[in-house]
Amino acid sequence: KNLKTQLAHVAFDGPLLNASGIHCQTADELADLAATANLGGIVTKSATLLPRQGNENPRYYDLAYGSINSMGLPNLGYPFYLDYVQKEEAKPTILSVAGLSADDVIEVLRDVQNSDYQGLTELNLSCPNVIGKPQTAYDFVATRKVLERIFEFFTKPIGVKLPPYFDLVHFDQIAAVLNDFPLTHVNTVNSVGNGLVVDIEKEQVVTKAKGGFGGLGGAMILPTALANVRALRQRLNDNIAIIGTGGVTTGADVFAHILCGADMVSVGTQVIKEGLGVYDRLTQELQDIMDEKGYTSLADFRGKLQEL
Ligand SMILES: O=C(O)c1[nH]c(=O)[nH]c(=O)c1I
Repeated sequence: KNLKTQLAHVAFDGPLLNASGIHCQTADELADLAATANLGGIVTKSATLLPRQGNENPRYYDLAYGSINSMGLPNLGYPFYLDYVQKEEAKPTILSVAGLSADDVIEVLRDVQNSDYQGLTELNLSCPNVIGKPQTAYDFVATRKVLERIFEFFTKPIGVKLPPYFDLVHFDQIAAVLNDFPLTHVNTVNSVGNGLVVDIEKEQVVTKAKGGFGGLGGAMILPTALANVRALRQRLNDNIAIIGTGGVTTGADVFAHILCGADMVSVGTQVIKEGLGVYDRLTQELQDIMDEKGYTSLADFRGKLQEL
């Protein structure tokens, strides 16, 4: 079965990635990913100019139907990840970058541009959990401005991580911005921002920062994730690839993301629930579905969701 896929100049043996933030913050976690079968590539935790502790605990809470997180962008600082991705040989990598300001982002990306790194980069425009900071990609003017500044000097392959949108006009507006830039890919969706989980036993919220408001992931966000993959595939230039992220718990969900147009698929919450063995299960389930339907490659069904 041919599960190979391509993102810009980078060939992946399979379509599955870890969602940025999941098991990808430390050297040990990244080494685990490098050794994980059926994981096509590695995405780093979003890296900032300076190291960050992140928000106070509790900052992650598991639910039957998904998860809520308010991590607060904890990371070792971009030099660690930029060094790591230049040394990683086992699997292709995507260096995720975030910033507390556009200036911070520019400073980090200048170093990436001037480094020997030849892999993929992804600008996270959608972290919902940094206290006092907006999800940049909900501001279409600010998004255009930061991309204009980046492409004045950045010539390496770069994509963006988007928050979920919930209005067809917003899909039109973000696509109109992104189509003006030579992006390699869009990664959609980040967590559904600022949800709230309530423990009625204790009559309390379940995460500490921001009064318990946090990003939602897992099974409950699958329909939102599929809608964003589909809507952006319908609107983005063909040369902008799509990484579908959000709500994947089965091979059928991977199939659905690809049917909606995803070139690759990330798995987040389910890795925390099930461990890195989840990639074996999802790959087997996807191959079984492809067998049943007589498909021999992902291109056989990618983007071919039918309307009624
Ligand atoms: O709280 C986080 O660290 C975080 N959490 C998310 O759910 N998405 C993000 O992009 C980030 I940077």
